[in-house]
Amino acid sequence: MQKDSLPTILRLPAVPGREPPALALSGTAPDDPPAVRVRGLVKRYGGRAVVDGVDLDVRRGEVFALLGPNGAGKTTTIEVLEGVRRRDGGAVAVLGEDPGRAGRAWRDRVGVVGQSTGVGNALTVRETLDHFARYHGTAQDTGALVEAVGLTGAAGTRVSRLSGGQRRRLEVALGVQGRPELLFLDEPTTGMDPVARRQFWELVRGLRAGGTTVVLTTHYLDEAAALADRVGVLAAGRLVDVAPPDELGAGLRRAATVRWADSGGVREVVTEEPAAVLRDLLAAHPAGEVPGLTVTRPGLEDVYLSLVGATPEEASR
Ligand SMILES: Nc1ncnc2c1ncn2[C@@H]1O[C@H](COP(=O)(O)OP(=O)(O)OP(=O)(O)O)[C@@H](O)[C@H]1O
Repeated sequence: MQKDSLPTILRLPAVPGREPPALALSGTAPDDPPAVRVRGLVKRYGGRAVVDGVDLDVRRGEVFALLGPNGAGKTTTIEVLEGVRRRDGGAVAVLGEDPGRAGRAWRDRVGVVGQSTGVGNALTVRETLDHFARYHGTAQDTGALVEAVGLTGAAGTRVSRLSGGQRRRLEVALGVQGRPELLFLDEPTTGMDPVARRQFWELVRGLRAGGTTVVLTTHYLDEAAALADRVGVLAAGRLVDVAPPDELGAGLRRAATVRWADSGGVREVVTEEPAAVLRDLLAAHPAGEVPGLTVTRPGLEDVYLSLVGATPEEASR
């Protein structure tokens, strides 16, 4: 895929009669209604709440990533927002409408890339896009779309012959075909190789720069850090934190770990005031050298694991 070709999707002509989507965050007035507003969302299966009172706002023009372990409720939440799953409680507004009741016009404003969209195998990439174009009032031109997702070389290839990563690109193309104001991506890069993932990130950045709001779920912390303006962490159906990636778990990040070695082995102190610990250590080592001294603060992965209540050993299982 040509990286240079990715922003093409942003330059597609505006649709007559439809306002272009809000121009990214900088052009969004602070009091604009959010793209997504969720209050007290509850979803139960067999009496068990798998989404348990979630409150969430997604601002217009932002990329919002939902992180969380398997079974945390990410897909359930996103499917309620997409209008394909009923909720048992709470209020939800997506682009100002209740997705459980919204009609065709609303659906046209929303793009969905699910975990598996079941694209048929018999048609080529181009034929598939042409086929689905009929379902949109104002579909993007197939050629431009194919180029934008980096499938130009595979436009004439049957879907059955695409690699997993190429198929995912086609699914993304189908998700943005109707020029959505809001795009939902459920684990979009699962199965992509590292190069394809990074190319996909460029595509999402391009969409964001063009004003599309993106809500995605992912298991990759680096993906959330690279793409998201804000991250929400779900654990056991509850939203345990929402913040920009580098501010997630602010309270947890304040604590630094000071380690050093002495005759008894490796010592460790977790403190919010590492400078004071260092002063004491230096005072105890008049020669100025504290053996094995390190000062570390938790990174995104440490913070995430603390938020979801997992130990690193559990997480690596
Ligand atoms: N149709 C269903 N019937 C019963 N339980 C379900 C159904 N769909 C989901 N669940 C349960 O709801 C919980 C949340 O599932 P969900 O798919 O939303 O999690 P997730 O965070 O997206 O997980 P993953 O990262 O594995 O995709 C899980 O315990 C799952 O087993």
